[in-house]
Amino acid sequence: MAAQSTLRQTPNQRFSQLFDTFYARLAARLDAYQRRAPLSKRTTRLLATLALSLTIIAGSYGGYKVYRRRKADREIGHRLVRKNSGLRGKDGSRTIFVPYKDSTSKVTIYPVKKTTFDAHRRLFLSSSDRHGDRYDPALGPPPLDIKPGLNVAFLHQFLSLMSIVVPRWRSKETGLLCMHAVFLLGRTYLSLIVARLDGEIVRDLVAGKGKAFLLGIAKWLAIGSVSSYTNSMIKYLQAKISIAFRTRLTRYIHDLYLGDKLAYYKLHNLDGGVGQGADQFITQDLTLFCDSSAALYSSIGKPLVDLFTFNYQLYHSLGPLALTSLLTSYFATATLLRKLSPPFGKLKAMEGRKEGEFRALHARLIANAEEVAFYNGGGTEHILLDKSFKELRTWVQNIYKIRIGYNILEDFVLKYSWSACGYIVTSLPVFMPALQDLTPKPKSIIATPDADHSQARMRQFITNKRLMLNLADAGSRMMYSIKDLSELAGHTSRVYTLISTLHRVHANAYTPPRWQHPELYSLSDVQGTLHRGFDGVRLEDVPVVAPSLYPMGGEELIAELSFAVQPGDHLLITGPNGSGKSSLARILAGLWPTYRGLTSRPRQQGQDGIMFLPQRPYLSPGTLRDQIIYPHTEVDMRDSGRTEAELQTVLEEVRLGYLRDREGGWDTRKEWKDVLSGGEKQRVGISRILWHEPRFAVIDEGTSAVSSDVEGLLYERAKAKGITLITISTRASLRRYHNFTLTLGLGEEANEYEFLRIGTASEKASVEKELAELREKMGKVEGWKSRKAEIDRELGLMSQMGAVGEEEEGEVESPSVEQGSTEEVSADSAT
Ligand SMILES: Nc1ncnc2c1ncn2[C@@H]1O[C@H](COP(=O)(O)OP(=O)(O)OP(=O)(O)O)[C@@H](O)[C@H]1O
Repeated sequence: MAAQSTLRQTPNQRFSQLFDTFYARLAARLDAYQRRAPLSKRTTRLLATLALSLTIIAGSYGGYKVYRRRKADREIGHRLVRKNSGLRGKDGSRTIFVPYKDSTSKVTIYPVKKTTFDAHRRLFLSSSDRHGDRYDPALGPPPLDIKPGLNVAFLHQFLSLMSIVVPRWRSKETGLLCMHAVFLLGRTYLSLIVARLDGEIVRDLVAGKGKAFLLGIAKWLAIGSVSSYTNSMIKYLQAKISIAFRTRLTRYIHDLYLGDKLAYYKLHNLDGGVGQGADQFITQDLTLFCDSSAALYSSIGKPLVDLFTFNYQLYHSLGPLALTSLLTSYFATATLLRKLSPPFGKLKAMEGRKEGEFRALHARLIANAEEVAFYNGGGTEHILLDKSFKELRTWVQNIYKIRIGYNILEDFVLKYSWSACGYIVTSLPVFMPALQDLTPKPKSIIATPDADHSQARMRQFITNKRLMLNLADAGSRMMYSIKDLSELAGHTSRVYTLISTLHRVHANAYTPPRWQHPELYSLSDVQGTLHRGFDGVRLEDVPVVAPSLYPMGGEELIAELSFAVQPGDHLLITGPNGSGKSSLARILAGLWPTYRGLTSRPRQQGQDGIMFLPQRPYLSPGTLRDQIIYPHTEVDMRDSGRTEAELQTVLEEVRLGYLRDREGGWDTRKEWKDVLSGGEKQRVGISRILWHEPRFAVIDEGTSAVSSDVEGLLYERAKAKGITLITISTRASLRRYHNFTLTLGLGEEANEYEFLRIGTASEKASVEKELAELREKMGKVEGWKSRKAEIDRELGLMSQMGAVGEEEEGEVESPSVEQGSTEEVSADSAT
């Protein structure tokens, strides 16, 4: 058995057992040695010097090693920052270097585990058939449309967010919160000492005890310095907690938002649960939530501790009756304030939304500045922005107006009525001696002789007064924090909504409401399958549907589409504008759902898989190298062992060989979307395909701005690399590079399609049919021309008749016309 249990031990346990045994043996040996031959003073000194020297040497060596490591880190950091790159750990972590002062700071980011997201779903995903204000916590998470306020839903939302920011007891955040608590308790303790010292100083002053008075002042200053340190530490730790919370939440949200479930696309285009502005949620709302939840800990925690401590102290000096009356008055006023408090949570949440809308308009203008400038559309944008700002301003002003009345009441109750109550309670034993028996006499008063009696009473009064002021202060801070709490409810609701919506997108949790049919082609009516892992591209009876935001149903463009592309079958997808060509690409890429039927495509995206080149060229922020290897990063490039010489070859293949020298090297960073011309941007797009060498490439109008000779070269180059092309274009000239055509938008209602092999009899027949239709139309041209001439003639006659009629009318109104024309002339001459 024993042998078995040793076998089951972990290496750690075995090591510690071994260590214990050797340590015990060494200690016994030393003990015996010392007893046998006690060490002389000289030997002891020698041994101590040796130990010290060894410690110094080991310490210096350790320090040197740390210095070397830091230096190496700095050098790597500089190099990687220049290349816009990082390091990847074996455990999936990423190490990035951020410029900091003149050096760099190393940050290691560990991805959130998938199981964490699964576990959190039960906290964030509510069933969709519960709406409105009523919320039963037994039924799970609250619905997203519940009004923010101080209720059970808020408690659930707040605790759910807390489980993200403080994931375990041993996390860094727990340490910070504990330290913060220690300093808060320390501050309360210091307040108690200050209250007592205050009484003593006044007592000594009145009694004329100079020495004791000076000693009191010295103590006061000493405590003051400790208090100042405590106060600044509380503020510092609060800021640290806020930043720690923000880091956790931001990383968590980024992992959900930017993962392979394409939440960054689906959130705005399909779900719509957070409107248009996830950016506002992630930046401002998150910061406000973290700031106010970190402040809440001190704004509620500290007054709470104060309330208990000061109440306890007052109980000892004033007795139960006085304390009960004090507390009753506090409780009554607190209830009154709570009842009269406006819904700050809801108001704050709405303010956040309006801020987001205003910010989104500005962001949109920046993104489309060139287009707006070409149209000279500043005026219209101005009106839109002014309108949005006015809405925001009106809302904020309303909040301030609502606050005035509440602030007056709050100020009066908390600052003045509570202190008055305190004075009355302390004076009761003085003015109503009958009550004196109910209040215990402090020991200091009982023990002192008659001469010192009044001094002791004064000291007691001053101490009590300070305690009471502190108590009122703690109570008022408690009440103020109820308002903070309501505002926190608003921020919490915003952040919770974002994370819930992200979880909904992530888990594709669009269950139809119970007892109801989902709307046709809504997100809860997805019955098709997207199969990843097929060596080709295939659609079987898939409807092409332009989706609407959840829970509405989408619009059907093509009822059922079926075709298949095998490797080497280059396909050209054509059709009129708006017929659904790009929509098809979106379905293939998995951006839009396969509502019915089966969509099959390769598993991987990129190398040996499928790659999509969107209609609008996208250039990422980063170096020139990053533009070509996108969506890979420099780390991926290094990992795959590819070189910059290959990069140059690819650029030459797309006729951009000059780019590296023109822009100043691969590490140059610029706003590439402004630097490159339209054709250059599209060629950079093609260079990405040539770099990644996927098996299938879907190119949506990817060469529309490229001259046709270069276009041909690009196509031939891609085909030579073994890439099967699926081109979406209206350019007939591209047919020669493809084997198949898929024409959409045919038929009376533009919802039919035709899939043909180029060069076959049926394809020729189809082209000839098109030609015949064109010829027929051309034959009618002469007839249309003569009809047009006839209509022109008739219109001419009608306008002549109209002019005669106007002249007649003009004669009657001639004075005003004359006046108008003189004004125009004078205005013209003035300009
Ligand atoms: N995100 C979207 N949400 C809803 N409807 C959309 C969305 N994008 C496009 N549509 C609609 O789907 C229809 C097809 O659009 P699609 O972009 O597929 O056309 P297309 O054939 O590629 O046209 P073009 O030749 O102009 O690029 C259009 O009527 C368009 O209004």
